[in-house]
Amino acid sequence: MTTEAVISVRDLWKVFGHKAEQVPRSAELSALSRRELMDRTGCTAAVRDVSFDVAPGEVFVVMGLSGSGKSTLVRCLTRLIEPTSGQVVFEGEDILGADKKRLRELRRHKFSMVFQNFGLLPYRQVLDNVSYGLEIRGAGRAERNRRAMEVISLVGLDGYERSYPDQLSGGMQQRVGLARALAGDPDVLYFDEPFSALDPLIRRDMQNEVIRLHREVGKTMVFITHDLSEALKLGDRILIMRDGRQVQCGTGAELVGAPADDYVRDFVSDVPKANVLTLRWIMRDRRDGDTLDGPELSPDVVVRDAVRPVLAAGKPVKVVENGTLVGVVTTEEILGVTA
Ligand SMILES: Nc1ncnc2c1ncn2[C@@H]1O[C@H](COP(=O)(O)OP(=O)(O)OP(=O)(O)O)[C@@H](O)[C@H]1O
Repeated sequence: MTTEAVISVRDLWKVFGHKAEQVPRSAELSALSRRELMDRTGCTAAVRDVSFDVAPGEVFVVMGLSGSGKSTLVRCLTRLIEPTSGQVVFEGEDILGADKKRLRELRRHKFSMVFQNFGLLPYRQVLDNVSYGLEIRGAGRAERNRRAMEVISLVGLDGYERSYPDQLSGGMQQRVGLARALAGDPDVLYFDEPFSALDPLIRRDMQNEVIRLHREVGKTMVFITHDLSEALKLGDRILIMRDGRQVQCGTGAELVGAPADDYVRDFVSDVPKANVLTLRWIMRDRRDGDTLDGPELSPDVVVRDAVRPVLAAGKPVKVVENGTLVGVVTTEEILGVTA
């Protein structure tokens, strides 16, 4: 996976404090809990030995409670924060070795960030906020206005290009933030809790907006949230962090179906399983006596969508992948998840 990953993170540490560099190097110090490390050295280990890959076009969510290290981790990926040790390989290039000039190029052309507080310039109209990055790159006015209008339209803000940020609602301001991030056609979009400050209904709209945009533009996205339902809704895969460490990285179904430990189990305990698990997770082996002349479904069908066909069949439903029978599902397995 490493060669084709867009982002490949290995053994990444970020320690704040005077003796920061010593911590990852010392087996003794790196094994301490955050609290113990703070007491012994005065250092905070915000990110501890994290490794993962992000695939092209993936929506990769980093989730954890406040203080778990999400923001620090994602800021290390663009070097807004300097990692203490480890590797961050972006499209095959170790960006921890990039000099200032290269870093500036990467930030202008390859990544964009969307922040919780929108980060808009208050004295610039929407059009000029969106085209700001293009202006810095040196694009001419006609070219940057053309591109800005294109992305303003993409995020549903047609007609607002001459408005100022304070004339717009929070949701609309965040759409401007999204348009600005898309304007430079980056390879990766980083979202740092972009919707946390929005009302629940607007927040839901914006989540749907991200899903729609992802479908339309297919960009790789790294999305931070502390909200599990947001993570499950948006993420192809989710990395769960706790006290700076990664606890589990997997699809929503993997987190719910096979939690790595009690912490994750507890975290996902309220998730409606039928909405997340697929038939792969609940199917059983075929048994002698199963009548297999009924309908068939793919193992990737979500249980919720299989309830009707399975109950209607009144006999075992075949679960078939690439022409091969991989299991069967009956009312019993369905009820085991939905009841
Ligand atoms: N500049 C800093 N100096 C010292 N400690 C820091 C610094 N930035 C973050 N920390 C500490 O690192 C830990 C992780 O913080 P971080 O902001 O990454 O967590 P988070 O999961 O993003 O939390 P939140 O959702 O509240 O932003 C926290 O204990 C925090 O206090």
